[in-house]
Amino acid sequence: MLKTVDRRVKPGLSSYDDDPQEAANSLIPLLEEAEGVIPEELQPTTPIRLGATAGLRILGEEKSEKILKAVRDLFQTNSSLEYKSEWVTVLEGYQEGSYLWVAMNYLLGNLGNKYSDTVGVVDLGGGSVQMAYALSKEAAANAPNISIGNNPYVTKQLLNETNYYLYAYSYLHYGLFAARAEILEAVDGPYSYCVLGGYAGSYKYSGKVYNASASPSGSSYSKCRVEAIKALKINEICTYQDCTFGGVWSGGGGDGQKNLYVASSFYYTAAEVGFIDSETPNALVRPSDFKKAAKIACKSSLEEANVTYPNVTEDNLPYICMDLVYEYTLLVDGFGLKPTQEITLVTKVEYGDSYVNAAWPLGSAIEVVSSQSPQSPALKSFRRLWIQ
Ligand SMILES: Nc1nc2c(ncn2[C@@H]2O[C@H](COP(=O)(O)OP(=O)(O)OP(=O)(O)O)[C@@H](O)[C@H]2O)c(=O)[nH]1
Ligand SMILES: [Ca+2]
Repeated sequence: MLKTVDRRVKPGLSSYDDDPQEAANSLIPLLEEAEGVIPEELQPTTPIRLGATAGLRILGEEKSEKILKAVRDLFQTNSSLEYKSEWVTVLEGYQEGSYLWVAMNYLLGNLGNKYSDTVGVVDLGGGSVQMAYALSKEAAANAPNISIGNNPYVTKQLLNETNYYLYAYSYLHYGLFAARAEILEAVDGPYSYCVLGGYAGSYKYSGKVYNASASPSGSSYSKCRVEAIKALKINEICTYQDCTFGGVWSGGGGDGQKNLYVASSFYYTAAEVGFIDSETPNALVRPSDFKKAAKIACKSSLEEANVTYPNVTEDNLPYICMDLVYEYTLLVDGFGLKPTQEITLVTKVEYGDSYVNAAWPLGSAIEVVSSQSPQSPALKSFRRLWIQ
């Protein structure tokens, strides 16, 4: 049984942008927890890897490299696990999307099925949003080679003795928190119709401060939709047969995308606003549910929202209209889903007698374990440590 330790510490590495040592030290509880579940004798042959994602990509090369160097030093000096410097990296966006696809289909028992019997994934992070799904061999043969940012659109993966042609793309700056900055930055004029009435603050993201004053008449669903569509650059020129947004190739859709599992912030917002039960680890919804919830939220003042949404944290509350409108716009105008298409919001998947976090590190662990030689002790223990 592949055992992974899945724990989180907040805030993420990118929050320590001016203090690399603090960033590395923030991982110590994770390191200790992981070493606590791996038998002593297996620790020298159990690889430890760190994958940074959009938060560090947005921070830029210089600051992120300083943080990664501090993490490498920590792993080298304070850990008894197998360490290589190249295992501490900023993941490529397409890797982050592909790893979640592998993790989700592994947990659902789909690896080995034909491509049309796998699920597609959407992962709304803080800094980026990823989409990944399997293509037919023919569709893959006609894929554009390289995407904007020099990542491949399609990679070939051999999983459970089955070849998959995996479309994966990561939209940097379109994770939930980064998108708020995009929307606020794209606003003409002194306020945003996406911010709840009564809020006159500012929004901080990745070291920058944005004016987040609400309009005197408060937020408006229809006007916020206009702002979100503008921020998504929906009408960017498309040089392919079919694009999602920002001129990105859509992958062409198909049977590998018909069943979509939608993770991270999509789930958190729906659970905290209450249109899904936060006790259930996954729920069948439609994009139109985000629209319905957005219309209610965008009619609220900050004061009213404080009462209506007890599970939304204070720092997220002024943006609850914005987040719901953005999530609906991303699904329908961005990814081209029908408002009535059923999708599965997911945070965990039942696997054996437990629930496992549906997150990309498991996909990367599967890649490492399947690349190990059959004799490797780490493979025998199947114990993996992954810190995201
Ligand atoms: N509302 C809410 N947000 C959460 C929760 N857990 C994590 N988040 C936030 O949701 C965002 C997306 O989650 P993750 O994908 O884990 O975040 P991340 O990996 O730092 O984001 P990227 O680097 O863009 O991938 C993060 O910015 C988290 O701060 C939660 O329980 N509720
Ligand atoms: Ca993430």
